[in-house]
Amino acid sequence: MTTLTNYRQATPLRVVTQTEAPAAIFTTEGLNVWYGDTHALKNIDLTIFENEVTAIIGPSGCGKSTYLKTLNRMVETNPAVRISGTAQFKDTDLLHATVERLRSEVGMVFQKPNPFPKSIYDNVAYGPKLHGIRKKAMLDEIVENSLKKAALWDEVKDRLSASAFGLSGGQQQRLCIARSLAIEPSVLLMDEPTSALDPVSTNKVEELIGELKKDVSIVIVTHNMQQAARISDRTAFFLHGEVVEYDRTEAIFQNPTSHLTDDYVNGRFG
Ligand SMILES: Nc1ncnc2c1ncn2[C@@H]1O[C@H](COP(=O)(O)OP(=O)(O)OP(=O)(O)O)[C@@H](O)[C@H]1O
Repeated sequence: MTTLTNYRQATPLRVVTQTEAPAAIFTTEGLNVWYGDTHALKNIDLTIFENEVTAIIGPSGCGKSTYLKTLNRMVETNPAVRISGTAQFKDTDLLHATVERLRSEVGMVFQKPNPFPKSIYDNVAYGPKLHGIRKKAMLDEIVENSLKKAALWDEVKDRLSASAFGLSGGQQQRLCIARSLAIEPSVLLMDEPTSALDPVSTNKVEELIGELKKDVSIVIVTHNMQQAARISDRTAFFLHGEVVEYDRTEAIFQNPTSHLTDDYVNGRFG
């Protein structure tokens, strides 16, 4: 039987060469995360590149969300969590940076849309206000631009003061994306952002991701293989807390090095 361990001994990870690689936005080296006795991430060496969409795929429990939550330091809000190794965000030591600075550059969108119990306008203005922007004209402009970038403006421009809870699930998710964009992040971390949405809303969010990557680097966790293949530039396949393979998305889906990747992307397990 081929296990992850003996596969890795036999086959080195494909390495992204310097010439083809754009600038790094996140670099993790020997990153380990434990929840108490559960070793959730094992020696993760991964470089995430700027202005690309990076998909994280793998079966349930393999550590995808933990990886994402480590990148924005949410994971350590759990007192049982222990972390070792290094993580860089641009040229900053991510694990020791101030959380406020990090969060002002790294937005997060969750699986279930989670608008605040406020108006559509106030949801988007929330972050900029927190960062000290008070002038109404400036906030108006940020709200409009963010909603336009999130492809929601036309649907809500006439009801900005209405409750965000009156929007459909797909609209609420685009509102949450607009809320993240309002702080002009350089990265958007998305944890299964379309898993609660219908196909039409999913399509809108996917198109949006393609548009956004001009300005923002995106890391997306997804269980949907077609989605990863459609929207990402690179894909990392996680299994049992390890990275089995990381490469350009076409290679992962059409010519994977590991038969474990091949089996997973072709639905033979997971
Ligand atoms: N708060 C927690 N306390 C204890 N163990 C946790 C906690 N969160 C995650 N784990 C464990 O860490 C491992 C990785 O979980 P994680 O949620 O990162 O996986 P995942 O790949 O995102 O899964 P899914 O696809 O089901 O969301 C699993 O074994 C999980 O049970």
